[in-house]
Amino acid sequence: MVVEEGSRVEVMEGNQQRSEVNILLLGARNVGKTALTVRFLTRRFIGEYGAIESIYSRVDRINGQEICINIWDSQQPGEKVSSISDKQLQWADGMILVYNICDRSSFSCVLQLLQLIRRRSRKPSPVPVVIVGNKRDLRDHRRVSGEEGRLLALTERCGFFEVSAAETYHGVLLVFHRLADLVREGRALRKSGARVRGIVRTVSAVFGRKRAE
Ligand SMILES: Nc1nc2c(ncn2[C@@H]2O[C@H](COP(=O)(O)OP(=O)(O)OP(=O)(O)O)[C@@H](O)[C@H]2O)c(=O)[nH]1
Repeated sequence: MVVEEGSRVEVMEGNQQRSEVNILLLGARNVGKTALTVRFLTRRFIGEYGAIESIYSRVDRINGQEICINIWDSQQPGEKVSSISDKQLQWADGMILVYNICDRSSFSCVLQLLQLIRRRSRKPSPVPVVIVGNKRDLRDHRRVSGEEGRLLALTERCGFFEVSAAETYHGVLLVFHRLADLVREGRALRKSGARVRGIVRTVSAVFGRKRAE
């Protein structure tokens, strides 16, 4: 098995390719980051989760391609959102920013996180982000409307979903798969952009030489 570091593509037996996508989950405390991660990994909702920050992996087939999704379920110490490390920012290919639809302050947290990510990211192109309003099953206690979430996502050029980790697996699956798709689309665009730039460089080098002769 060969692992190509830069593009994170594994060439497996039979020349099949498996790409890797690193997804970082961020959001205020108790919004359901672990619940979403566990739902995606096990299809189950357990209810209470230990406070262990970890990276988990799951291999899926999306649009016919095998893809290894690594998930970093971050822990927020207190209400502060300034605790994203450079390591996390560097590691992530895509991010899921979670808020609780019954908790306005967790929604404000998402905007702060977005600003923080844009300010501190050292990556050449913006990392795809999906905003998730969780705990949809508690709609009677809703404090953030779906329109507000959608508008924020639209203005910040992010994906958007409202889900309930407690109620359904399918909605959660869609979140992770959509983000994995966005990451792969971004990679494909960068790759074709680099190819075009290569051709332009070659053509200008040839014409430059001809003119000099
Ligand atoms: N009703 C309801 N409760 C949920 C849902 N998702 C998570 N919870 C509950 O919300 C609480 C917090 O969930 P966690 O997944 O631990 O939240 P977290 O964001 O990982 O929390 P921290 O690790 O402290 O940052 C738990 O009691 C969960 O059972 C949901 O969709 N609906």
